[in-house]
Amino acid sequence: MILAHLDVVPAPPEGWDVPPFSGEERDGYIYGRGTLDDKSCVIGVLQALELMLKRGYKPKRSFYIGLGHDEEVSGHNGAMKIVERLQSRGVKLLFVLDEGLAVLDGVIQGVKRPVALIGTTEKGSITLNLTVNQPPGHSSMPPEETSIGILSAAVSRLERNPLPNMFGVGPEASMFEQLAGEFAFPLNVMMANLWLFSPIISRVLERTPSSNAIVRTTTAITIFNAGVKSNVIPRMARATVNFRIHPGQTVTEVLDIVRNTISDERVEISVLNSFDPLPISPFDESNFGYQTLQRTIHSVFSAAPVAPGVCIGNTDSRHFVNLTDSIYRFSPFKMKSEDLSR
Ligand SMILES: CCCCCCCC/C=C\CCCCCCCC(=O)NCC(=O)O
Repeated sequence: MILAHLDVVPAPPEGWDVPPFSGEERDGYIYGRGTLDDKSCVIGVLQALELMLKRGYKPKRSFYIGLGHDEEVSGHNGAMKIVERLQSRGVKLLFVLDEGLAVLDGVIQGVKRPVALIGTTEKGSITLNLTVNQPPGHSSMPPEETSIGILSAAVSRLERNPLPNMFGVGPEASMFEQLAGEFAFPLNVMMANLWLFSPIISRVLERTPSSNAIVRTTTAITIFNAGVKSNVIPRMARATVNFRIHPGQTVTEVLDIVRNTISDERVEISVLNSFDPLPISPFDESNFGYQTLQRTIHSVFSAAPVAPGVCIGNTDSRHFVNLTDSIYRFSPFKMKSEDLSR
């Protein structure tokens, strides 16, 4: 089964080089909200189908295409409904392919050639609301601590105390072992001997946001709200924090660490949504899905070695775990380091 999704995250008008929904082409790139995530996959699938139909292609086995419309808000009415329908028909899938990792060109420090990473698992996630309620008042007679001050201190503690570096505990180590030959000396020797060098490598990886995301559960403060008037001390301050959970940890473990880090009973912690990291899909030589994908990637991006990786973002494919044990996350395009912030 091949998945992609049509929806995009909101596009506030400011900060764009071109209008976000123009789909304008400039210097060989298409600009607009969702070009990478995930219109390119949608269009790729549809164009491939059109071409196959035109050529009268007869596939050897049947396959499904699933195009969701609400992946960015958890896929409740898209991917989850597709799964319900397939389950009601007793369908089992050989493998699922969804968006995810890509051909990384210059993204992994020390690797010169582009490398294709197939996401064989994806991180878990937990989103928390942190709320502080304190008596409101007039700004002319402020108390020692306000709801805003207490909440700011709590989120600051979370930022200053990241969750532990878990490099070596999860499947990301297999990626470096498989790519060891792509690094120059002495990194090639270090990557091939992680049993000895993982403490050093883990410290290097945590210096850059994209590689830090693969060695630990990340903490991102994404919404912060309080106050309506400059001379009024508000009763309530609220922040939303999203954690992406490393495959070596669980929702429960992360929640325990967060409670200990905040360590302030005035900060009420409520869970908005959560799920554990996804199971690791097989990537051995006998696995049909992984090998098919690897062969196809080789035929399109000939120079790119292929390795399994951890998908740091979440995808609709996570809803398919009861239909198959083989879920792969790969978007068929090249990604350079400057593209990561796009
Ligand atoms: C050693 C360095 C490894 C760096 C790995 C970083 C590679 C980044 C490549 C692709 C980004 C992954 C995006 C996955 C799709 C995310 C889809 C999405 O936005 N889903 C919603 C969500 O996660 O909130």
